[in-house]
Amino acid sequence: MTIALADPSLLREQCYVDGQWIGTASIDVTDPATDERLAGIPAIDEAGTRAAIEAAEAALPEWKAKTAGERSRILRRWFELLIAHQDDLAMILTREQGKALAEAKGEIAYAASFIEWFGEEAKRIYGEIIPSHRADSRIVVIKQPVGVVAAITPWNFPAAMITRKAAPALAAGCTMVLKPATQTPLTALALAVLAERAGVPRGVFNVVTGSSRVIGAELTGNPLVRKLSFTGSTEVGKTLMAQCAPTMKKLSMELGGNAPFIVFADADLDAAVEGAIASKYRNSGQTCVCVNRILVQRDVAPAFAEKLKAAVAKLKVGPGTEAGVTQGPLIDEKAVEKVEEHVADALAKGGTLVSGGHRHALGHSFFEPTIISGCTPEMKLADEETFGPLAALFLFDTEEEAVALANATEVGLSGYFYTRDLSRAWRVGEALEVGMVGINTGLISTEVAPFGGIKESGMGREGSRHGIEDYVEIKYLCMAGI
Ligand SMILES: NC(=O)c1ccc[n+]([C@@H]2O[C@H](COP(=O)([O-])OP(=O)(O)OC[C@H]3O[C@@H](n4cnc5c(N)ncnc54)[C@H](O)[C@@H]3O)[C@@H](O)[C@H]2O)c1
Ligand SMILES: O=C[C@H](O)CS(=O)(=O)O
Repeated sequence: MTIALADPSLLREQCYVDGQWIGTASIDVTDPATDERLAGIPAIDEAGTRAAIEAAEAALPEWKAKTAGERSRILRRWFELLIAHQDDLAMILTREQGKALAEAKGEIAYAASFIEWFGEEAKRIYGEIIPSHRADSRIVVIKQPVGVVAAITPWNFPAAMITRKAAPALAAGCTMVLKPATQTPLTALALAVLAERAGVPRGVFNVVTGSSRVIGAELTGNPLVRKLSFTGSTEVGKTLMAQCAPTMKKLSMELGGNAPFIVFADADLDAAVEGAIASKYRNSGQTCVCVNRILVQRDVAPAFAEKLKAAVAKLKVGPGTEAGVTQGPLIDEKAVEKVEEHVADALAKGGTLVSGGHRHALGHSFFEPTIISGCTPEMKLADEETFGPLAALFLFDTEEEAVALANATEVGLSGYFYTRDLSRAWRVGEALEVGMVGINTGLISTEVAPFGGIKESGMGREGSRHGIEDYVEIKYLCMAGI
């Protein structure tokens, strides 16, 4: 094992199924900053995935029969264990995903917050009594757990994307089979270690690793699975949605984004630059809600670009474990090639390189924090999620033009804008075709608010009091003859 931990038992190289650690490592997990092999994970097959689903099904009756208080107390213990092991979990996360250690520690706290939140929400899954349509009847509405939930999660937030699903699912009385991203399974397995220690019963939370297609086919095709909760690209989301149709599974889809960031002439430019940096370069730009297009009103564009360039120059690129580093490596070579493709395309179509633009001298999958001005809707970066440290500057003249530019995309996850005009804040906030809007801020993610998108950014909400609704079914009881 090549990751130094205070509690080495958190580093697992096996799947967690029905309370047992199973399988033999056959797939390498590597550090994107060094390409060093960190550990190995099993490649579970169709039969192994089916066994995990059947274990979740077998565990369901006892788990959903627990009181809300009993489930709440187990989730609280899981939360407390994540906090107690925050440093080790962050180290595992940084080594397998690459993000700066400070960001990883923040992600562990963010991941833990969903467990704390839904441990509390477990006790507030209320039904209702509706005034009846008949004198001799009574109408009661109750909410019951959906059942066995399959979860498939991405590599960019290896802890939070998991607990944002597992916490509401378990709180509602569901059981889960999780397939984490192949690039970042070690964090998921460490979360399973702590779930076991918290008293989550065998079969309630299962983690399987291996071929996405093999595991995905079983998770989406097996009728015992009543819901799929997916976070990842829109492309894969569409595939999985189609695979779930034959068994009519309930779906939660947290998909791709292409966030606009609008800077109006009346904005506080220093605050706007701070917000742009926080949103654009978090996790080296590998975040679903990060800025993808920066739209600046013409009068303030030169000043904004200069301020942004100065702020970008202060970013420090390096291995996430190195003190002071703010920009870790991208996840892999394919991610670097995507950024290179967007840079080359933008420059070929008239863009101007303001900062960066090249692979970093550190090699591996490091890339220079980049700014390109003079961007236009004809460029690939206008239509596609770059998912890297590339800030694309566009010009606009009127509010109407800015909103039209912002909404010219099939996705609609998040959007941001800076203005001091209260009326404009309402107009633009209501006009943006997204699920989440940051007004005078570049950071919007919190467990207390509903996270999710519209259009091709998916369906459902995670976090907030809304997040648990995706894991319950509503049942109407009509009691007659009274
Ligand atoms: N909306 C959100 O909350 C949110 C959060 C994080 C990331 N994302 C999006 O995720 C993408 C980046 O993550 P990614 O590269 O891991 O996405 P991805 O879609 O390539 O993979 C996501 C997960 O799906 C699995 N997968 C891939 N193909 C599959 C298949 N055919 N069958 C079953 N599983 C399959 C992967 O192994 C991984 O676990 C970006 O588009 C980003 O915007 C969205
Ligand atoms: O990548 C998108 C995740 O949802 C990250 S966060 O929730 O914005 O931290």
